[in-house]
Amino acid sequence: MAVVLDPDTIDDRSPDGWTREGDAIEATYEFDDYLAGVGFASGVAGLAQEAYHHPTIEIGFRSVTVRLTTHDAGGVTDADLDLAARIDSLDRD
Ligand SMILES: C[C@H](O)[C@H](O)[C@H]1CNC2=NC(N)=NC(=O)C2=N1
Repeated sequence: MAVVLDPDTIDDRSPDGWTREGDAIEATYEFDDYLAGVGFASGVAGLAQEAYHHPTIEIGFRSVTVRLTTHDAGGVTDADLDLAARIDSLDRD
């Protein structure tokens, strides 16, 4: 079973722009237009399926919010932090 990390570890290891929200970490990315956000969300989904670790993805008019938690463990684990780093490295242009 994955280990739920303590708040300080989560805060230290979360990529810039990601914040702890309850039992999850979350980031919102801004885009110039809706379809750019949809394309980014699609990239997130691809990384998620590759990792077999799945975030909640909210697609807005010109923003995408990604929320990660490990359901099986009931909190934020290494899997969330690892995937957040990969998501943050996606090209957003
Ligand atoms: C059986 C279990 O649901 C799977 O191993 C994966 C699927 N994707 C997942 N995604 C997330 N966010 N948390 C999980 O615990 C998780 N478990």
